[in-house]
Amino acid sequence: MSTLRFLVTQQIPEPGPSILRDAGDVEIRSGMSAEELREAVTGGEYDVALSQTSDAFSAELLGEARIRGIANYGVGYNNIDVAAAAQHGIAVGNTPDVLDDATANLAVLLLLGAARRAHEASEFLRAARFEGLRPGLLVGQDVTGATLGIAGMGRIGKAVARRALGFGMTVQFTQRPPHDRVVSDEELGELAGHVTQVPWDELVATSDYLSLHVPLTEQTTHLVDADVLRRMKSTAVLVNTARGPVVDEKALVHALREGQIFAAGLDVFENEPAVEPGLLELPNAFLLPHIGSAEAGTRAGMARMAAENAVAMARGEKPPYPVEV
Ligand SMILES: NC(=O)C1=CN([C@@H]2O[C@H](COP(=O)(O)OP(=O)(O)OC[C@H]3O[C@@H](n4cnc5c(N)ncnc54)[C@H](O)[C@@H]3O)[C@@H](O)[C@H]2O)C=CC1
Ligand SMILES: O=CC(=O)O
Repeated sequence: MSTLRFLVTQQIPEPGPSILRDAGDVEIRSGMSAEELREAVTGGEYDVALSQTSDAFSAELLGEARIRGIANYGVGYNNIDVAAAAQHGIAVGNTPDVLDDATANLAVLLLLGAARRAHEASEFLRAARFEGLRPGLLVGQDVTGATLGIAGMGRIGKAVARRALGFGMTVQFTQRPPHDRVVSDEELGELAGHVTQVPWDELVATSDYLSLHVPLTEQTTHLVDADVLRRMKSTAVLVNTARGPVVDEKALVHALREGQIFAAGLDVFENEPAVEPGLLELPNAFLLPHIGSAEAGTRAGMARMAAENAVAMARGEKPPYPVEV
């Protein structure tokens, strides 16, 4: 049997590299341009690409690609045209479940931080402006007793809901905005009876906090646009750990600047790594550089899953964590 060959598009933590090296030859080529990625996957040198969620695999590229599989290091796979991959016999795998807690924890961090103005307070202190406790200093908003709206009650959405209930929040959700379908108690599991499903319009208008956990698809692109932002409470906080294009970033800048909503906590951006310049100037935008799953144990788990996917696909087997079309 010929040696299996793996292309890895960014250095990943152990046990990923060891699993791949035990199975074949590994080339780690961090920082490739789109053109270099194209050359690499069309050149016939590799069996499988272990990719990042920032590596774009368009239908055009997949039509030319000479690889058996793509093992995405992440759960979101909007960077891959999965229908085209299936059409060309290229398997796709991802890393679900293992990153739910880390990402949900980050969503809560953004929610609390934006509500309590943690980033502003930290900058204030570092700028040596702290002159003692003042009743009116950096007053924020409470979460206890407030209503959290969750868009996308999947794995991470549910993990956020469990945490929010612990903070004494009322939790409501919309499953497939804007096309609602009723979610059964069985699907909700331990959350059944503790969370309420509402239509998208109601979620937008009545939530004090709106947290996004939908995948990026055609239907969810600009799900939160100027119209939605206008219909949110002026005291509302928007949290996005899903994907940047789910929010119209220009409209968000306008809404934050005009006080249409109170604040936003964002881990993802429309044109990463670029950030809409207006956002950087706004004190009511709490911004993080896409670190939802950036926790050591989580990243090691993702590395193991992605590597196991890659090895199986290189051998022509079904990956253990497949993306089903
Ligand atoms: N900031 C970060 O570092 C991270 C971001 N993510 C993002 O979070 C997203 C959610 O992850 P999971 O909870 O694991 O996904 P999931 O598939 O378990 O949940 C997504 C939910 O959104 C619902 N949904 C809403 N609108 C939909 C539509 N138009 N089409 C299809 N489904 C729709 C689905 O029914 C599902 O319940 C990922 O796709 C990814 O983009 C995930 C991990 C880390
Ligand atoms: O954005 C990260 C992911 O796992 O998806």
